[in-house]
Amino acid sequence: MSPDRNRIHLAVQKSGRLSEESLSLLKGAGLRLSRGGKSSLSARADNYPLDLMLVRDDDIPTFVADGVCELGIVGQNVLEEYALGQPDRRIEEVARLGFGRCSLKIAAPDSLNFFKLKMLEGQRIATSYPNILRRFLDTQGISADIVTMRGAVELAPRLGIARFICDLVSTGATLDANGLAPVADVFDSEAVMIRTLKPVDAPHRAKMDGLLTRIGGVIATQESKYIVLNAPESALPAISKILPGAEAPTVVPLVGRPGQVAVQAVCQESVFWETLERLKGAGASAILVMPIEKMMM
Ligand SMILES: Nc1ncnc2c1ncn2[C@@H]1O[C@H](COP(=O)(O)OP(=O)(O)OP(=O)(O)O)[C@@H](O)[C@H]1O
Ligand SMILES: O=P(O)(O)OC[C@H]1O[C@H](OP(=O)(O)OP(=O)(O)O)[C@H](O)[C@@H]1O
Ligand SMILES: [Mg+2]
Repeated sequence: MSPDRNRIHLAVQKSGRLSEESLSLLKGAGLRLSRGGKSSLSARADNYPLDLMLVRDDDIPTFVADGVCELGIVGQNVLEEYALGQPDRRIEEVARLGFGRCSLKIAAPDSLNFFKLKMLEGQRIATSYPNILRRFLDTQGISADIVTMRGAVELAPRLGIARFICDLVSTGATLDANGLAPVADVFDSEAVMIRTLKPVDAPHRAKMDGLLTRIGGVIATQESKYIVLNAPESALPAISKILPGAEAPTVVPLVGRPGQVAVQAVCQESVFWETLERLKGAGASAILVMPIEKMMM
């Protein structure tokens, strides 16, 4: 079946670390998605001209570069690995999505007393990210043999394939379970929205922009909070400085309480308990922090 050119196409990971959060981001953007069945390789939004292609994450940059899918959700690690192997990159990163956070690290056996990077010289390192690792080693002036594996990289030292590995780490539990310890940070990653740089006609462009605006709104609301508080008018300069990421708060006089105002602001950064304590210290009272359901800037 050839793709419907009246609809836009978004490539997402079929099953894996990014799948669930990619779908919940799209649901948060108001899309109603229906999938043919668990084994189906596509899904359709019935309230937006969007089809999802459910694929392996490694294939997503190629699909987007070729314009088969106009958009894709993928880890920066996969995007960077692809881009380093393709000087003629036809993909643009358009938004960081705030999930799938992990870091590509070199790890050594626990039993080894590893104390300097030069110990990698002339060694074998197993990884699924040969291009990123090669660049890192080059910038460190280290020459080592890279052994490319498609998965289960943590097993390489035990199997005698390589002494060191370079793989994704988040909690470190997988390294631990395999008797390995991180020794160098190579690349930090999170999931990103990517867009094709192939020419797209105006109606398609409008559909893509509409979806990206909604997704931008979802990401902004995840961090943003609406704050309401009372304060003496004289405390406003100090309070404005403490409110995280708030532009131009609304200030309203309090009836029957001269010199007192109510302040309302959208804070576009995380609001921690420490923030509330500092606001209180600056003279604020009756501080309310509320989630924002939808936002369009
Ligand atoms: N432990 C982790 N914590 C958070 N994000 C991770 C973690 N491991 C990987 N990721 C991110 O999620 C992406 C997908 O990881 P996953 O392990 O599901 O990939 P995969 O096994 O290559 O799947 P596929 O079958 O699609 O090729 C990675 O490329 C990375 O960006
Ligand atoms: O530091 P941790 O929290 O232990 O996470 C790291 C592990 O997560 C990823 O694999 P995943 O579990 O997605 O499985 P996979 O190897 O089958 O892709 C990655 O390849 C590591 O093996
Ligand atoms: Mg993969």
